[in-house]
Amino acid sequence: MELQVNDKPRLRTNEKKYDVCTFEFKAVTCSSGVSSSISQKTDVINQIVMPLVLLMTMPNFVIVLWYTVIHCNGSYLKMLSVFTEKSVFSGMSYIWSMARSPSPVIIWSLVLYGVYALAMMKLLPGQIVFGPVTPKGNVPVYKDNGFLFFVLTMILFWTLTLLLRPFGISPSMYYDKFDEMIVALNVCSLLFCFALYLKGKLAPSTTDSGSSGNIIFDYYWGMELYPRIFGFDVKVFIICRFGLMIWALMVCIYAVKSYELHGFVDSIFVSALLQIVYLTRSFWWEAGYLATTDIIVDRAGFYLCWGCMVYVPVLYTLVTFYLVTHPEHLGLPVSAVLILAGLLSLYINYEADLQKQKVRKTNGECLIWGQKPHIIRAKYQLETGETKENILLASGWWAVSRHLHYIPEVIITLMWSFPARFENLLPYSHIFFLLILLIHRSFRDDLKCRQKYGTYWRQYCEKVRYRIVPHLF
Ligand SMILES: NC(=O)C1=CN([C@@H]2O[C@H](COP(=O)(O)OP(=O)(O)OC[C@H]3O[C@@H](n4cnc5c(N)ncnc54)[C@H](OP(=O)(O)O)[C@@H]3O)[C@@H](O)[C@H]2O)C=CC1
Ligand SMILES: CC(C)CCC[C@@H](C)[C@H]1CC[C@H]2C3=CC=C4C[C@@H](O)CC[C@]4(C)[C@H]3CC[C@]12C
Repeated sequence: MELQVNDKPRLRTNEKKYDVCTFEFKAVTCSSGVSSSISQKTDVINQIVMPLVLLMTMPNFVIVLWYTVIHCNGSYLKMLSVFTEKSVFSGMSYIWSMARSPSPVIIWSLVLYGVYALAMMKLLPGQIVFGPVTPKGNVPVYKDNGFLFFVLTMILFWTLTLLLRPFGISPSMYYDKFDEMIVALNVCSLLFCFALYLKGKLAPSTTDSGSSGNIIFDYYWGMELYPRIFGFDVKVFIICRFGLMIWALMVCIYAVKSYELHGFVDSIFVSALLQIVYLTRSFWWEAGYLATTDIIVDRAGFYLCWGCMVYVPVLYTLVTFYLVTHPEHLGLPVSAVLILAGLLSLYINYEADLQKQKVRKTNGECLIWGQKPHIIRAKYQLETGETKENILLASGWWAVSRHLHYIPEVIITLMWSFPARFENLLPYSHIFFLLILLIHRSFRDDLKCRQKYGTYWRQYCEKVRYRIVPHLF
């Protein structure tokens, strides 16, 4: 998707400091007072300690995951012995020494993939869609061609795989060289985040940018909400065209590798199938994704960019990577239950996303589960002082809990992880981190909405009392 914004920066970003807790919107009817009640201590933890911890640990964590699968047979206990026998520091340098530097084939593959994905963003046809108005009053414009890109890339992948097979060339080499890929992606993404930091400081693309006044947080969180480089929207490229597409391709690559080693195995088939269906839905819904937290709140920094260039390709594909060396025979009944439960969860998650979209698109003039929906017309203010209105839906899934759709998200992830059975904890790493991410996200989103909509949000919370799990949380 291509982004254009209807404004040009009036200020150099380093002249403008923003408060990282306010999300830059104002409620019209009341001020929640939340940001003022957040103690300085919490600010230091959120803006310095946590970013530093994540910056230092996460790039190491992904190589530890690779090492655990390849050298410890998927056992965290065995991997931990490296650290108990040596110190943490020498254990870590030992693990890094086991990973190879990227070979030319890996570097060229990544470069060519990047060029291809960028070219397709411009060349593939797509409808023009508008993103939500930003706190500075800009309206992002996108070209909705993500689904076409996904289908085209999948067709190209399988065609090349079949055509090159007689010549002994197989995509499974990317499984064998995954350590090289992790090293290359880590280095590229850390440098890229630095380039984004400099760009945000020196040449921001839009007025939705600025510094928090803290260099660590600026690198971690990013400076710009909608950076563009040579006309390309960085966030859409990194999240959707890189992170999600590499996730899909890696899952297919692992399935090919497993087929070469063991022939057809139902466990990897079930896991891969559910992930590919999930990703097909994600690309289909790409225009809807543009109204979510990642796009409207989160800036382009380490969190999103390293996250989608490294964390997603490694952690989100981990269970399939593990299944290559741990084939399991599930049998038809278990496979069918996992697939059906996964598809049902995906449908509920999708329906919840659609309900929210539909009610806003029709200005409340629609039916939700066959009935006229309960809606709250919530007013809020842009930084420019202009007053706007959004509909908060309090019917359908949005009446059950405020983030009910996170439950099916977790269930489908469980359904594609269960094929690994229970010999090791490692295949459940993704679900563990997803739970933390979603719980943290539910608090973050509630805070954002409370600050944006004030009493209107409180009205919604009174009607829909539970955050995620009805009667529990
Ligand atoms: N696999 C993964 O790693 C993850 C997947 N996801 C998935 O991505 C999708 C998007 O999730 P996410 O961005 O977290 O959140 P939501 O789709 O819940 O979007 C949050 C925004 O929706 C608006 N909103 C909130 N409540 C209502 C309501 N009652 N009626 C109307 N609008 C409302 C608010 O934005 P506004 O300012 O417009 O009012 C809020 O900020 C989900 O399907 C989720 O499961 C999410 C996180 C991680
Ligand atoms: C630095 C890390 C500790 C954390 C990085 C987190 C990000 C990589 C992820 C945060 C939110 C994630 C996503 C949100 C919603 C999505 C829609 C869904 O349809 C597909 C997946 C995804 C794009 C997902 C991808 C990873 C995150 C951006």
